[in-house]
Amino acid sequence: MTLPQELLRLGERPLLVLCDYDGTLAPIVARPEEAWPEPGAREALERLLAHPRHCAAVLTGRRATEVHAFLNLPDFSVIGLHGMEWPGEAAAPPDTDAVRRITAQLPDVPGLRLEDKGWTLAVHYREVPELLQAGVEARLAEIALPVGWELMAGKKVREFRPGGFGKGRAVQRLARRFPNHLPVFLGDDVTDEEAFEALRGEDGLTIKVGDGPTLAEHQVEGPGQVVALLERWADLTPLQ
Ligand SMILES: O=P(O)(O)OC[C@H]1O[C@H](O[C@H]2O[C@H](CO)[C@@H](O)[C@H](O)[C@H]2O)[C@H](O)[C@@H](O)[C@@H]1O
Repeated sequence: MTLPQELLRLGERPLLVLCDYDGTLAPIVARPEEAWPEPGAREALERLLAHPRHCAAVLTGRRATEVHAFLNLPDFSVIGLHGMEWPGEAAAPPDTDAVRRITAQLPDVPGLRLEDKGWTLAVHYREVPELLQAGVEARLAEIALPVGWELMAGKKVREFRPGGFGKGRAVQRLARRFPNHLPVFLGDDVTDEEAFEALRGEDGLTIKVGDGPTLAEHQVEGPGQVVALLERWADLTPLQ
């Protein structure tokens, strides 16, 4: 896939570059703790961070501390837990009772991995035998949710989280905080579709990473092409 030319020529307004982490800045790997950034991603983000006009942030389903550990850019803004966790803001206390009630209903299947993030619970089934995966998806969909909670689908993962958050709301909040910037969101997964939809209403630019159906206007191949775009944008001097 060649890079869409119009994405290389953004030059009018300063950019607000918002990136998802897994699948966008880092290739998808079997073990979440081994999701190191794509070569060049850290350096490109560092250049955007130092840029006099552009702004950038990572918007992830992970805890922000995990992404910081991968990127080692302490001053970079990371919004974690699908928009529940904001830099400099105390998150509401986690509902540990809800997480406990969901955990108690999980099926006992070999290879199922729990990622308890405190505020949300991700259940990974990438390492469950292939033949059992559809059954696991169905069992997870049957779990009785605590009031106000929702189930989100992702790449070989189902995540239980409180409602009222999400990347759509998060990109909207950021776009409105930087009204003179062109908001750009890059993401690869189902949860990123909320952000693509929200940015349509904010006159933003949306880029899906990888193939598959999407609400995004543009598509790129994978994290390697994301790095190429970030490098290019870090070189731009906006006209406005
Ligand atoms: O919003 P993101 O930054 O993309 O985070 C979404 C989830 O990413 C992680 O899981 C995914 O990536 C793993 C590593 O490549 C992969 O093993 C897993 O199958 C994927 O679903 C992370 O573990 C989750 O907590 C995030 O919500």
